[in-house]
Amino acid sequence: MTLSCFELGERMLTVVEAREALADLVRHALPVEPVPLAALHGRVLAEPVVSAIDVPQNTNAAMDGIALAWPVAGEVPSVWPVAGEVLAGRQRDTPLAAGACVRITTGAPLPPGADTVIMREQLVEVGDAVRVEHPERVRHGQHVRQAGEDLARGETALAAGTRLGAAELGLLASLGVAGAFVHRRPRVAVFSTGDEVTAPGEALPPAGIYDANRYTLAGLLTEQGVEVLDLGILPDAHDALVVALREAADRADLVVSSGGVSVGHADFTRAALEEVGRLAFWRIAIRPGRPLACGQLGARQVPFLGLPGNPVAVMVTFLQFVVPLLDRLQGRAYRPAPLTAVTDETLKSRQGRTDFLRGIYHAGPDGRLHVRSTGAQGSGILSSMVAANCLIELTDDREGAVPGEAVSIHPLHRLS
Ligand SMILES: Nc1nc2c(c(=O)[nH]1)N[C@H]1C(S)=C(S)[C@@H](COP(=O)(O)OP(=O)(O)OC[C@H]3O[C@@H](n4cnc5c(N)ncnc54)[C@H](O)[C@@H]3O)O[C@H]1N2
Ligand code: MOO
Repeated sequence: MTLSCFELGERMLTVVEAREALADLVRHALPVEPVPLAALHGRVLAEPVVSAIDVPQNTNAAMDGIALAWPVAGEVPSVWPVAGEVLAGRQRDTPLAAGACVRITTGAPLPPGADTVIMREQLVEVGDAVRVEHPERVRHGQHVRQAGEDLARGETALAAGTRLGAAELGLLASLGVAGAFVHRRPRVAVFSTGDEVTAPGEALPPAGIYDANRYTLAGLLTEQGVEVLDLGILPDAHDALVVALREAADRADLVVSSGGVSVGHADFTRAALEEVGRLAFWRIAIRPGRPLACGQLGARQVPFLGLPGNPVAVMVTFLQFVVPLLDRLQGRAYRPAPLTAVTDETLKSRQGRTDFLRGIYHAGPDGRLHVRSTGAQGSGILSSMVAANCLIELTDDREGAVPGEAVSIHPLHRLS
């Protein structure tokens, strides 16, 4: 096996180098399965969806009113005899006689010959006819939705690799698609390590700390549409650890842990991981999140990522390194979508290292996005993460930023 992942040694890696090397851990996307429309939310398309119909199917009225063939030249009549009625769900095949109109409701197909719709509010009833109040305001072709204007038959509606959200589900349904081929949902095992780490609900020992990371990770994974296998807090007992890791390697597509990865960290976790798989310990030029372990576990060579223990480092390294692996497992490209904002304050970072600061961005009166940090940036301080709506990325080529300078921000997808 020529995994660059294991050959990078002790050198400090850039974020991009680390991400590229980690990609080797996932060789194949997960298998493809057919899933019914109602269960597709959050899933990733394994193949493109091509429209089998025109959407809309017919050229139809966008307003309740009358449909008629508007004379392109010559005298425009203001009174139009009503020759019939077309309701939504019905169709009139008889062509419209010149100078006549039909009553029509929104969504009903235009009869042959008709090309223009006038809304009811602009009409006055005169016996079996209607009078158009301001014929000079009518535009030829107005209030008509053309067949296929949303999607034409044979057109690719959604590309392979698309994650299906609310809009995509509506689009699939509008094509009459009752199900699609998607990648199996990734199954990700998570566990916490560390003697001090205590489960919420238990009494906190004098030197203890409550287990924040497993819940943060489960939340982040759920947001990514992943099935979470919670392995709990693994004990510092070699044999129990090996059993838990073997089980994870059997059942999961990816194993993610937190804690116990810093340089010289001599603990049971590392020994057990090395017994179950092949591991590399890295230092990455990123803050927070410098130490990281990676490798493969068990006979199935399940990718493993050991994130650092500090809670904010967990969130930042998840977004930088776990999300791209989840994308690969689901056959899609990693697509970070940073925005540009003007910093309102001095931001500190160091050249040669990518810094992620917790920030708050907002639209300024100048029409541009502005950002400031949420304050204390220690990598254990979760309250400044809770206050943040973005991460500010200061890449390794820059030394901080001064007020007025443009910086990259990554909006955080927060429930609100
Ligand atoms: N000599 C060095 N020491 C450290 C380095 C280094 O490069 N050289 N890096 C520092 C950085 S940066 C980080 S980040 C941490 C990462 O260390 P570990 O991954 O080994 O993590 P731990 O030591 O286990 O924990 C760090 C910190 O986080 C707390 N923690 C751990 N797990 C949880 C959890 N599930 N929920 C909440 N908090 C957790 C733990 O109590 C520690 O306070 O190493 C530095 N040291
Ligand atoms: O990389 Mo460690 O991230 O922050 O404290």
